[in-house]
Amino acid sequence: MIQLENVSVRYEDTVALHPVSLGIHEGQFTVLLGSSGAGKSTFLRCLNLMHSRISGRVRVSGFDGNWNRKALQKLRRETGMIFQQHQLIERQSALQNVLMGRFGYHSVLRSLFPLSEAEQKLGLQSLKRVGLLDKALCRVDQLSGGQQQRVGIARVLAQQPKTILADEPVASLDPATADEVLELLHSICREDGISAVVSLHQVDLARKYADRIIGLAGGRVVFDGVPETLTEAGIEELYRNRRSGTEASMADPLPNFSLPLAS
Ligand SMILES: Nc1ncnc2c1ncn2[C@@H]1O[C@H](COP(=O)(O)OP(=O)(O)OP(=O)(O)O)[C@@H](O)[C@H]1O
Repeated sequence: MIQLENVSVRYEDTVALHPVSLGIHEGQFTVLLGSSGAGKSTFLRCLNLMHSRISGRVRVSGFDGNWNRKALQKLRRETGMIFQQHQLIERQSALQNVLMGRFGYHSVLRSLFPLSEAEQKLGLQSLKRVGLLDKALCRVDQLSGGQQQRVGIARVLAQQPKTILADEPVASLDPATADEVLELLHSICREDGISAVVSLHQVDLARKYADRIIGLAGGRVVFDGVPETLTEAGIEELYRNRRSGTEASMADPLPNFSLPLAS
């Protein structure tokens, strides 16, 4: 269980996340839904304290709330992250990328040496679960976008996390591949009892896979419930802020930056 108590994030003149108090429940597949700039990435990064600008309190089961370096290291080891742009090392093989999921368990020095046989086996098993065992030795830049995201999932699996945080994991994929990748992530989390918090902007995918949807707009939680209770009016509210924001900014006068002219 991750409990946010009055958590907010502010940049100089932007409130990226207004104060929010809610709990993320174990074993659930929670989807953060909202348009671009709604605060989804900010919210996600609060859940494993990746933000330096958090106000409020974050409590996580198994931790006493004293977020010293050791506790943060343990939290990040137990929390796997998946990103939209995969964050893979392109010139390395799928297996080498997957084994990076183990680095949180070792010192930097130890990570320079080959990992144990048991860890290499875990890496191969992780690739097998995402259907890419036959690509284990391929460089990841020779894989398709969907395959690369599967490698990202396998890397997280090798980490043996309690929680997975996925930031727009299927935003760069075509609709059919996006559905396949999300289905894979969903079924793995179900089988292993992993809690997942996944940010998406596709309403249909959120409805299909979420146990719970948290809707964000303008840095505020404007919906929190099971997919069946997200109405058309609720969806309209989620995306209305973005439209009015765009219209307002188009009407604003352009700032004068006094940039030098190109020679
Ligand atoms: N480093 C930063 N400095 C200033 N403002 C920021 C910074 N990072 C994010 N913001 C602002 O905080 C708000 C929320 O951003 P965030 O990235 O969390 O949204 P998002 O819903 O994840 O968007 P997207 O789907 O486009 O990734 C936005 O207004 C954004 O401009």
